Amino acid sequence: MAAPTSVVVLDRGNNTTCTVNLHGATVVSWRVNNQEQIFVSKQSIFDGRRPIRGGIPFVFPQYGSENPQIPNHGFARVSRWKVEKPPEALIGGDVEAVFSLRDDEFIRNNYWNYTFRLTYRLILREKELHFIIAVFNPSKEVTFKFNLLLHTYFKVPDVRRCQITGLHGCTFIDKTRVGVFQEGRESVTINEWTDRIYQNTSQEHVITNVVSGRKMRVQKYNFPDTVIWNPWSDHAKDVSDFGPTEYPNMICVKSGHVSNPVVLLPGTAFEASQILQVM
Ligand SMILES: O=P(O)(O)OC[C@H]1O[C@@H](O)[C@H](O)[C@@H](O)[C@@H]1O
Repeated sequence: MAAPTSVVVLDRGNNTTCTVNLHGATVVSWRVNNQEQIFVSKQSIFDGRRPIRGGIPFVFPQYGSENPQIPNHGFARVSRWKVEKPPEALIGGDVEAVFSLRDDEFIRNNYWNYTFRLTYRLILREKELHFIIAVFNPSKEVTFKFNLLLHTYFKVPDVRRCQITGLHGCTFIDKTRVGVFQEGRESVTINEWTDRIYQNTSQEHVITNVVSGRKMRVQKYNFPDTVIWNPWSDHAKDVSDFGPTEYPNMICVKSGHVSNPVVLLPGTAFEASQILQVM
């Protein structure tokens, strides 16, 4: 029997909270003045085994399924993380919590035979959520490679009304058509099944018409790629734990390091971060 899932809540007051499920250290809720910003499918199954459908799954060490020994989108989103530092108020009222994942015998024997340390620091501010990630390779001899991505599902009233900036001129790998193309639009809208890895994107994206008609700013550091995904009606049925009519209410805009792997030499660390801000 898999361990039941449990959550950690960062509470900044004023109905501003962030809830993290230790299964995958998945952010499953981010409320700003009681307004939920994150989509989680009504059909998501919280059994401590399957990935959570929605929220912000932590994709590591692979994006997709290139290595069949590792689960699709990696094992981090289906591993139980540790609370390294429980939620604590910082000077000024922001709240910080730190989560961690290390290799263990199960991970080394079944998925990935490397020694690693992952830390995931979250800071909840008035209208912002900060994500600070570090991957450390403690080995003295062995180099490893990985992909990392924050698979963010934003909650939106109608995905067709959202526009995404910061992609103009970027090349993208289109998984729906197979090929590499270049984005000609100043702002991108979605009106069909979309599954694209945009490369070398701007450090900042703005998504319009998220909840309450507001804008969401995404700032990212050391995440060269941005993946845009919505399965639409035609592919919703191929996605496990996802309702057939839920696709208009979510948009995935994901910061990641996926089109090229990170190569981490012994004794070194990789750091990346993301800031989400309700504008
Ligand atoms: O069902 P999963 O493993 O969570 O994956 C969902 C989707 O994740 C996206 O990142 C991929 O681009 C899609 O191709 C995939 O369908």
